[in-house]
Amino acid sequence: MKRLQLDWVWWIVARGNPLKTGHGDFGERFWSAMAVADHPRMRVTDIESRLGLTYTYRTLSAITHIAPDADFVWLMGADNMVNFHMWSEWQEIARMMPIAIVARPGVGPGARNSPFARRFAHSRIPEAEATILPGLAPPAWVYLTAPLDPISSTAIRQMKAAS
Ligand SMILES: Nc1ncnc2c1ncn2[C@@H]1O[C@H](COP(=O)(O)OP(=O)(O)OP(=O)(O)O)[C@@H](O)[C@H]1O
Ligand SMILES: O=C(O)c1ccc[n+]([C@@H]2O[C@H](COP(=O)([O-])O)[C@@H](O)[C@H]2O)c1
Repeated sequence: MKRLQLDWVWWIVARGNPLKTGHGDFGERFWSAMAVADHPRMRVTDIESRLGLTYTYRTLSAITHIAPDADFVWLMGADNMVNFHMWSEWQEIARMMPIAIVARPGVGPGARNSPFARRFAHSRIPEAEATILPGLAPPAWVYLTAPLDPISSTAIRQMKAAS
């Protein structure tokens, strides 16, 4: 929110990642996200569950239809940059709204050489200019380095199961 000077952050709780199995209970994940996103300018949304959506392209199409004047940015961790080209209509997503990618442990050269990074190399902006990203016409993206956080959803679920 600070690095991109965003007014709001919406957390879209995934109905189920199309590339993964074993998503766990949606309601449990939703309330867990609510507990973490405890901030006056963060909203946790169950839009995928309510509209029966799974593919991000469809979800973002619905959201931009609901709020056509908003300058949306898609936020995701760098692990998703590596396999972004396996997502449904990934190039259309990149052409729908700017993308900000947050560094994640264990994701290095694979991300820089990913089909997404190569296909949209000309649309990348320097990290120092991140605040202009929301106002740019897509495709546009930035890679944000940040203190690396080793936690993952899988690790959290394992900790909960063990306690
Ligand atoms: N530690 C982290 N650092 C940066 N981004 C993260 C981190 N954990 C999750 N994300 C990002 O948050 C989004 C939602 O991730 P999700 O809730 O599926 O957790 P996950 O840790 O990626 O899952 P898994 O345990 O299956 O790897 C994704 O875009 C992911 O890249
Ligand atoms: O649309 C797709 O094809 C697609 C493929 C893989 C992942 N996604 C979405 O990307 C988001 C992050 O995925 P994950 O596994 O890191 O939770 C989540 O909203 C997923 O539904 C979307």
